[in-house]
Amino acid sequence: MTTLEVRDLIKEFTLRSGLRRTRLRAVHRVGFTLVPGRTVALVGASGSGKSTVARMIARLEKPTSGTIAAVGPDGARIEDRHYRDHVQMVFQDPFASLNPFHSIEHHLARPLVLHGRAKGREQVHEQAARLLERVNLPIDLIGRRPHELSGGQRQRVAIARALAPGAQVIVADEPVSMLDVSSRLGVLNLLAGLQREHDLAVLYITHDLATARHFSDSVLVMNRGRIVERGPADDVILNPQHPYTQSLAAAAPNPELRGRLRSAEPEPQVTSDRGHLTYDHDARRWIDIDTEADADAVAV
Ligand SMILES: Nc1ncnc2c1ncn2[C@@H]1O[C@H](COP(=O)(O)OP(=O)(O)OP(=O)(O)O)[C@@H](O)[C@H]1O
Repeated sequence: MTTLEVRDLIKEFTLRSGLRRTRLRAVHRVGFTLVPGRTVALVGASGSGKSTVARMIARLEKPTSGTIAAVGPDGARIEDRHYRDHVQMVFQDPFASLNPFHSIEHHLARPLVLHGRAKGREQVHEQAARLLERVNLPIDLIGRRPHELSGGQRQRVAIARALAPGAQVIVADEPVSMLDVSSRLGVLNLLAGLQREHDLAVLYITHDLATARHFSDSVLVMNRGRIVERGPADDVILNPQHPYTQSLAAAAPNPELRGRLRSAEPEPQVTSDRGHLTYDHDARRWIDIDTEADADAVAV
């Protein structure tokens, strides 16, 4: 299984205003490791540098200095040309990340072929169908185009596409912030289920402390480009030590979380801000209290 090692990452942007040039340090000496079977949440307010870290991991931006390395089980660094076989992204906007002119099958076939996971029409079709199954989408969506799908369904296709190369490290940058409230928990539960099933290493980037706590093992808190606090999710979010984390928690829109912060006593189950859902910590899933159905079934 693959591990992702991020060391001493710095990113500076040059800002030009007329003849003046200034340097903005968006990321300052950030380091962490993603390991199989664990989800790390990267939280922080808008502008703290989270997406810049994600974009560097996705190789869409070059670090000013520092390293990002995918490391195989033998401890050897994975070669650059194979990096994307191992590390994949799920972006915030499922509308922008899928091409409106291509079918769902095309979106899945491309990475399958490019990364050598399937050959020939039949095998590609079969694997694409299997990917749809893995993200709980009906197979008959395979010939549809993105505009025929809901936002939640599109994000599931984006997750299937990230899994297509056989990636073991998934970076999800605000994967549900653009979705209807009703689809969010379903998509987060799907990611959590896939993470467990395939022992994935996941970086979950969000400004939402409640879901960071529920869907992650540990949390990194970022402010002005720096990691200011890190630790197990419950410790960091229920008992924040750094004033910045305390201010983020105090501003959390979820009254349950704010109440919990005051009492700082974790309970095995908590009611989410949607009222009728509850989080089962042992199963690591949201459940509808009235029907006891998995939130995946009620919130797709
Ligand atoms: N290409 C760029 N050129 C110049 N400045 C940039 C660029 N990309 C990001 N920045 C700046 O870097 C800082 C960090 O931005 P970043 O998007 O990483 O923050 P963020 O925490 O992801 O915020 P959000 O949650 O709003 O996406 C911000 O001040 C932003 O304006």
